[in-house]
Amino acid sequence: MASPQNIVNAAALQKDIVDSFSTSVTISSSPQQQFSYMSSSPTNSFMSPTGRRLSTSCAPAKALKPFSTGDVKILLLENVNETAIEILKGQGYQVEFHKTSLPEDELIEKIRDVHAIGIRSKTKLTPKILAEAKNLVTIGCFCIGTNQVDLEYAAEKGIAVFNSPFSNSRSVAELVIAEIICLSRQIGDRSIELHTGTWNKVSARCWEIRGKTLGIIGYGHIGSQLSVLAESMGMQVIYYDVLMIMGLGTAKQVSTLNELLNKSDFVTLHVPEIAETKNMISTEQFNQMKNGSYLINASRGTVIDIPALIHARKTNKIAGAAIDVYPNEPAKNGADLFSNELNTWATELTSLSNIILTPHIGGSTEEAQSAIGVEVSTSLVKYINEGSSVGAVNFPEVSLRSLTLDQDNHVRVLYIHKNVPGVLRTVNEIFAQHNIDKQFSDSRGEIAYLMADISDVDQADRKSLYQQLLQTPFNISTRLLY
Ligand SMILES: NC(=O)C1=CN([C@@H]2O[C@H](COP(=O)(O)OP(=O)(O)OC[C@H]3O[C@@H](n4cnc5c(N)ncnc54)[C@H](O)[C@@H]3O)[C@@H](O)[C@H]2O)C=CC1
Ligand SMILES: O=C(O)CCC(=O)C(=O)O
Repeated sequence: MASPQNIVNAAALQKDIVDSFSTSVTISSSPQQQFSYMSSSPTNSFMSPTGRRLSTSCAPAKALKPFSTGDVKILLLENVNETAIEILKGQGYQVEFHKTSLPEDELIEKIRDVHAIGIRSKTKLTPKILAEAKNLVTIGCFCIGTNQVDLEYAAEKGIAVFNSPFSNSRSVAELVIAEIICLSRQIGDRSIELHTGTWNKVSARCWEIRGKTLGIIGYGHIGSQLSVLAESMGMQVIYYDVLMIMGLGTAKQVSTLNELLNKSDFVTLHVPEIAETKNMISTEQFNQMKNGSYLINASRGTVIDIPALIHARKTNKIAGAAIDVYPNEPAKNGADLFSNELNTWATELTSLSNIILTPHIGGSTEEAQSAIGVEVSTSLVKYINEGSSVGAVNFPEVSLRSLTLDQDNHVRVLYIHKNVPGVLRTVNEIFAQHNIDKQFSDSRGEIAYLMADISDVDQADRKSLYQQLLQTPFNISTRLLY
């Protein structure tokens, strides 16, 4: 329990430790501060990724405030939803918000100073930029895709990256359903014509979608959600995935991409941007598609070869396409930004008929953005305040049940280290003079993360523990919470 004495002592310890604290997050001078969204409540028990029950205690959970929350700086870019701003400001953090992504030089300037950054799909966090982020503890991708962050480099620097794995999946699936109908009825073209005064009532080459075959490439969160919606509208669904996945409803997995392309009236892509998916649909694949079929891409811009798509449409191999994502996308909203300067083929693409182009809005609904804001900011707060890395995409997932208010003189150690032999022996020797209340460690590739709650630790011990851990040759980043 925080007493005035604790607070004074904490402030004294903070003064000693702050200079050498590798992450520059200062030790708390406000341990009594309450926090709302992320705190494990007394009744809150949850399972770890490995299925272990993490909390069974009925005692009130202790809010670990390792630092003065007012010192924590968060940079939010790309118009991240206001739910996130509320949660992060509710912690007392300093939040700087920008509606757009930032040019590289400005981003480098700002990232030097912050402990967490929140981005969407446009901000590229490259090694060059992350190398400057001396204080950065965590990154929040307020979206599904994490290809814009160098995940491995971030892990090597001890920076945990979180995303929102499915909060916008439904929104993307609904957009694709809309596009299937719009393409098969040429609605985009009819609308453009009427906007410019032309009445063009036609039925030639306009079709119902009932009974047509939808081929889904990538049957993950979005692909499988789409499958259910498409079947309910009378479509037959086949899918291709590198994994064997059980089909929902009567959807059937096919064993090759070519089989899917040969059989589908509509082909839609829902794969991540990885080396294997670059130009996954190019000239050879267009040749495999049925004459007069349609292509939809709401995954990532690099997944289809756009010049090959332009050729396929010009030659009427395909009857139309809907594209939501592009190899290069403007950093902000505005006129004349989708130009040949950005993508050399822009004018050619925009001049074609029955091509629906949308500005990366697959996940852009109020519902999705609000849910993503809550989910990702809560992950950031749990990581900053409690050390829990559950849900991290580049990092071992580690969590411990909460310390409780009656557990005085405890410290929570968060030790991110190189995954090499001898670490546990060294660390447990450092802990040896104290009681290890609980401990959990996991690794992922070359990075490992150890969380331990240690009891019987006074102020001087905390400082000594901290310094000894910092001096180990395996240390990547160490934080103490109490
Ligand atoms: N347009 C937009 O606004 C949005 C776009 N996205 C994009 O959609 C992508 C997919 O999202 P989710 O369905 O949530 O991902 P997911 O990870 O749940 O599913 C991806 C599926 O693709 C499969 N896959 C991977 N490589 C493959 C390959 N070479 N061939 C065939 N299948 C392969 C995986 O096994 C997995 O089943 C995201 O990575 C993101 O880039 C996501 C949300 C919004
Ligand atoms: O809405 C966004 O900013 C990005 C959506 C997206 O592509 C994703 O979630 O991966």
